[in-house]
Amino acid sequence: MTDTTSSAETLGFQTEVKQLLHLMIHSLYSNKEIFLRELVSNASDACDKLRFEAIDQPQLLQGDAELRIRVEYDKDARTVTISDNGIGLSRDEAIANLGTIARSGTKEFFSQLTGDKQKDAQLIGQFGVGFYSSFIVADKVSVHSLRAGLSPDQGILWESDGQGEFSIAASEKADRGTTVTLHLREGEDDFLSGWKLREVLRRYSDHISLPIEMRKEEWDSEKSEQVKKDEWETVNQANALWTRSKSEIDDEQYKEFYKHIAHDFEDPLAWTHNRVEGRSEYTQLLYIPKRAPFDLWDRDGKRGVKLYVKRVFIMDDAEQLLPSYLRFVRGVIDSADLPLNVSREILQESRDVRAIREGSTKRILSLLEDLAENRKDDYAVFWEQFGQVLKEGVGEDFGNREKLAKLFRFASTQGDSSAQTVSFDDYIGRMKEGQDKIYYVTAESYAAASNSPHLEIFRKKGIEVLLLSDRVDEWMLSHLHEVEGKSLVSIAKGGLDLDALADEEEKKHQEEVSESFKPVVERLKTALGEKVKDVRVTLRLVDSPACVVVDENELSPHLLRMLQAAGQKAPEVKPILEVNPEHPLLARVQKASDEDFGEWAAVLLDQALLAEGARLDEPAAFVKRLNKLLLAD
Ligand SMILES: Nc1ncnc2c1ncn2[C@@H]1O[C@H](COP(=O)(O)OP(=O)(O)OP(=O)(O)O)[C@@H](O)[C@H]1O
Repeated sequence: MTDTTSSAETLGFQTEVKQLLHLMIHSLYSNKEIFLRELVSNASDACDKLRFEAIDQPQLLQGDAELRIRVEYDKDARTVTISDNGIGLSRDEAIANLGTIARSGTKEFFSQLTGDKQKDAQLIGQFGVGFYSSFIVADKVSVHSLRAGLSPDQGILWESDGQGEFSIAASEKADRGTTVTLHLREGEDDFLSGWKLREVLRRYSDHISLPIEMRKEEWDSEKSEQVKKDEWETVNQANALWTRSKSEIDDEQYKEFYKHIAHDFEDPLAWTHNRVEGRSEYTQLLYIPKRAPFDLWDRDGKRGVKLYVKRVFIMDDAEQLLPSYLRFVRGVIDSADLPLNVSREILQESRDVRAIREGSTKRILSLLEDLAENRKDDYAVFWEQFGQVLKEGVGEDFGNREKLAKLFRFASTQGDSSAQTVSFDDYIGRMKEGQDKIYYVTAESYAAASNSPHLEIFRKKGIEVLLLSDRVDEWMLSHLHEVEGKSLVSIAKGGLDLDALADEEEKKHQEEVSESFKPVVERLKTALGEKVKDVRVTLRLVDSPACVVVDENELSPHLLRMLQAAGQKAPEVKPILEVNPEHPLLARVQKASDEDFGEWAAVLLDQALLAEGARLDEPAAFVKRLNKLLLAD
């Protein structure tokens, strides 16, 4: 025997682990049986990893190629044990994996906790509970493990009471793999029953493709109790769920499988399961989650689906199998064509992978179309969580642009809330007679967009305008110029051509006003000089005296500010000042003395910039001028 004490070491958990443990024990208590799902899930992952490593190093299997998971209980010792003959853990791996959380999004996760048990339980579930869930039912956990390829004396024993520290020691182990022993807390004796454990395993882990074995039990009428035999029996179906035909799988099984692969706590929103045959042969089981993960916007975050080749697990997060704008999709793709030793590099160039990516994208888009059409409430949930990611698609996936555009939803002047519910089809269906364009305005927030002075004439005429305020909108608009033959037009750019919507009388009136206002426009131009590109009369305003616009081909002020905030060099764009000749303030300006006119011009420009959302270069000068004019009679 190895001297276990000589290398025993006590180490502290990372602060986040301590926090997580504390939270989990207190928030997830009502859902305690999930520990079994988590430990079986880990055991199954460990077997998958071994099978994958053994493709190149068959000696790792050491004559024991029948991978399996075993669950046992011991009434006298009050323990439940989950063991596998998978990849195992070396000493370093145990310290790193069972003492820290090295996952992206950890910081965001902890910052979102509220102290409200129910809300936190949901957040923890989303974050992933994993191995640490053992401590919900156990006050001591031992992990005895031997990494595949190492000799028995390199086995390790990890132990902890979940309070803040764990110990790690050398401990001989004859066979490769991991045995997790839970010393149950008082009051958890429910789990010391073959019936109970089988029931939980069937409910949560039936889809696991490896056999989960338990000792056979028989009724002993003399003792009047169930008695365990030496023989093992398999308690789950033990075939990969996605290989079964759809008719053999019920919704609960689909949902449990999702929780297993996505490490999610909640049910998925929707899924699609297909076997594709033909030039390229593969099976796909893809899910849309209900909630965005913490790392959706994190560049290093997990993405993509699990890749299997002929049922052998190859890799997690195979990001090449789906475009990046579908990175929220979770699931499994099992290819019949790819070689077992496929690497990420090969995936990038493979024609088969391209076919899989196109096919899977098509499936997900159809699934979303179906949701949008037939399960509107679910689609609203989806859109709220993932709409911004989907919008990236118009730049990334040219071929599916029209399909994607149909799935988009926006806020608009038609409603009075920031909820994004209007589709392009809805908009087009409500277009006025003679209207051939889709109008929109972009701004930093919904409030800013819905208060834009540019909207005035549209409101007056009852023309709907889409109100765009997601960060990704400017990027989307730079790739999407028309939908169903109708061009997308910013109401804050260029000279608005509303002619088609004005009647003869209005047009005549407009021309007359513009003509008579020419001298004022010229004076404003001279007064403002280099600060503006141009000054002109506009008919787009109703209640505001002035607004600023940019030329059609120039970057919008909102986009410019975003670029600047991101530290990028943005070109200088001078605004065009448009004034409303019908506004009483302009009548005042018209009458101003030469001395005051310059001040009026500057105030008009500055307030138009403010209304548009800009920051003034000299805010104090603006206030000073305004006060001066307010006091003048
Ligand atoms: N039975 C096992 N055999 C080998 N390694 C294991 C086993 N159980 C856990 N591990 C290792 O410990 C790590 C941490 O497990 P844990 O369950 O906490 O998180 P996870 O499975 O990575 O993710 P999640 O929290 O989303 O479930 C695993 O990633 C794995 O490397």
